[in-house]
Amino acid sequence: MSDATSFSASTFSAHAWGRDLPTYEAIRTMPFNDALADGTLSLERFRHYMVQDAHYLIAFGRGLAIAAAKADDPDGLVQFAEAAKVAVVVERSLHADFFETFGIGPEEFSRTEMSPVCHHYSNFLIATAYAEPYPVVLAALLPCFWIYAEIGRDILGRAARPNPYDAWIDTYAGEEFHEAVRAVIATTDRAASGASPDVLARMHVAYRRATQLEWMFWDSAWRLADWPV
Ligand SMILES: Cc1ncc(CO)c(N)n1
Repeated sequence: MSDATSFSASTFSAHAWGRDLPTYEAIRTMPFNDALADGTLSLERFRHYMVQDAHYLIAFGRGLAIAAAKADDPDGLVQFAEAAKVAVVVERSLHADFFETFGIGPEEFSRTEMSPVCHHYSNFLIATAYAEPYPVVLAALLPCFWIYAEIGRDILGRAARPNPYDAWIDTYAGEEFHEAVRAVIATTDRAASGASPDVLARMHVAYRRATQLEWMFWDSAWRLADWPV
């Protein structure tokens, strides 16, 4: 684990990370991430991933904006409003930089709908954000940050360089992203520390579901998944 995961053992984040370690390990060793690290990931698979991620980031941004609106203090409001903005900035940089580099035109993007998994994950985040109390919303959003920070650093540590996917690796392994992730972990732990046992249990369910959907998102790109009918 990298420094994004330095927490004290009694926190929500420590429990959640420990409980879902097998799923994290499954993500870390997925063929998609192995191939990304050694630079052999096919362009077709990375393109599928990027187009779906552009769709996803808008939904993630909306979920974050709802978290901002539900924040129980002004610091949380600023933290998640800023994170919502960054999600859209990253989505735009996919279009301006990655789509250019990897040859995806605006027509191709506009005719590619969300895949089943992207649709499920996006709707899970937005539904949870609208329906659940603030601590549960944060628990649903946390894996999106934390898993990417860990996977980014893990891939950086074993990546063949130069690598066609260096810009992606550097975004998620970079200190700027990790600083934001540590702050989200801290806010989630603070929200959990005041939560009732029922809300705490729902936090774990939401965290687990998002972690599973992270695995499914990469798997979907690996399989070039589309709607069956
Ligand atoms: C699917 C997914 N989860 C998390 C992130 C990082 O925020 C991302 N870009 N895409």
